[in-house]
Amino acid sequence: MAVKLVFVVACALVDQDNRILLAERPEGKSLAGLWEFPGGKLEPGERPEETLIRELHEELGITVEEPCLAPLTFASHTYETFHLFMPLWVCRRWQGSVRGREGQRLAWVKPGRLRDYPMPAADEPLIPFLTELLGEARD
Ligand SMILES: Nc1nc2c([nH]c(=O)n2[C@H]2C[C@H](O)[C@@H](COP(=O)(O)OP(=O)(O)OP(=O)(O)O)O2)c(=O)[nH]1
Repeated sequence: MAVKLVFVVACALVDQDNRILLAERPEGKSLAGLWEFPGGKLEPGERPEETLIRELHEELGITVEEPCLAPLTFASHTYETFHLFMPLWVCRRWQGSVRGREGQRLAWVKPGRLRDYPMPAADEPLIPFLTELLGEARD
């Protein structure tokens, strides 16, 4: 049977204390209650980086310049109803202060604490890339 491929872009925002931003998926959405990297699906005609910049603004109220997005790795994961392909960028510099504009809970998490937050299955293989980049600090 043909597989439905879903392309989602995501970003690990990293603050000056080397903490990573996670956002909780709200009630009513798929995978509700799990903690994810901000991002989302492409709209027609968008380049992936444009999508990410738009989503970061819509979800978190921040402005990111494209040169501040550094590619890190990707997730490629088969869910029950689709296959997710999700490149992950890292961003350490943005304008504005981060706030959950869609009512989502946010958490700034030390790399060594990422496993304390239940994440979608696709995200788990991404964690070692972040600890490799940022270290294993837990507090
Ligand atoms: N933004 C984001 N999405 C993720 C991550 N991990 C993961 O499996 N996903 C999945 C959840 C969704 O199926 C899809 C992102 O969709 P979305 O955030 O744009 O839209 P949505 O939840 O309203 O979509 P849907 O699942 O209800 O169709 O990717 C992640 O770390 N960040």
